[in-house]
Amino acid sequence: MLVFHSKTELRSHLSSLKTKNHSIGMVPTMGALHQGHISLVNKAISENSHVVVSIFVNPTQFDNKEDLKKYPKTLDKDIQLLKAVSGIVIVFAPTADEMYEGKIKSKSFKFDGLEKVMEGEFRTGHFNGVATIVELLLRAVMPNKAYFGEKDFQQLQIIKKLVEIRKIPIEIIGCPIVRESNGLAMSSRNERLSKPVRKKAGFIYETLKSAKNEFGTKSASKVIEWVRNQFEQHPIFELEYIQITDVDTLTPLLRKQKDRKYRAFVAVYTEGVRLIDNIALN
Ligand SMILES: Nc1ncnc2c1ncn2[C@@H]1O[C@H](COP(=O)(O)OP(=O)(O)OP(=O)(O)O)[C@@H](O)[C@H]1O
Ligand SMILES: CC(C)(CO)[C@@H](O)C(=O)[O-]
Ligand code: BAL
Repeated sequence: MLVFHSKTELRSHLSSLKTKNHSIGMVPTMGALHQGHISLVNKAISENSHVVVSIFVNPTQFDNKEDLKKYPKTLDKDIQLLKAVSGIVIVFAPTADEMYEGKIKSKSFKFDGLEKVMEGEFRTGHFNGVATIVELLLRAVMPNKAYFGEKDFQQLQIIKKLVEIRKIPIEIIGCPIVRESNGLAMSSRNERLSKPVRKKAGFIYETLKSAKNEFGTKSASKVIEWVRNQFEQHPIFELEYIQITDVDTLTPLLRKQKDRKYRAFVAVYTEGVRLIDNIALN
């Protein structure tokens, strides 16, 4: 499997593929790969002849230095996992200097308010960092399609907006959330949980599923109250936010409308680890 650390070398390899009319899929990641990432890679393989998986822990999207320091880095293991996938996978694992060319700093973006709520509100500067690196990664590879998980649903909506406002001709594909057997959304940060808490963390998805049931008959504010109450009864899981929003605008739902789609989002702290999850409500 080819592993590139340099943009120039990667670009030159890809340009020879592109002249032969091969289609390129891209899966941007921060590494510590798990089956959630592999589901994106498999989807990309099913739709393209070659797939570039980028592995880069982007410093500018972390507002919490401790979180960045503790972020798992397992490049050799990641490469082994990707070797087991059937399809042509190319790894791009640059350094921060290679990506940012010296100035490790985010640009400032506006995404019609999508960037202000939930993750944007609780992780200052996070989406400026994400948008900055995603634009650099997409422009380095210029794939036909790029694949992102719905676990980071707000990020997915922002990246769709990013390619629209920056006029980057790449199709952005959203992929469903892959879960552990107890329902916990797979995440690289799950590795930092103790075994017993990881087992109990199925509670987060169970609560979201019940919230979906409650949503059939209750108003958004009643469902939010109900979810808060569930978390109060399970104090090892500290709820940072619960929000019910329209899926397109990510604005809080005030009154249900028949033709609109809604989703519930949570961020939860447990054992000092921050987890996010979401569910379609209708
Ligand atoms: N459980 C999952 N199901 C589907 N997609 C996922 C899942 N976990 C991660 N992804 C997607 O994989 C891509 C890379 O994510 P990333 O490398 O940040 O992994 P992660 O597991 O989300 O890590 P963390 O949330 O701990 O930062 C993103 O598009 C993300 O949405
Ligand atoms: C999209 C991304 C790779 C940008 O660093 C990251 O936010 C992620 O892994 O979701
Ligand atoms: N998967 C989202 C990346 C982050 O938490 O920074």
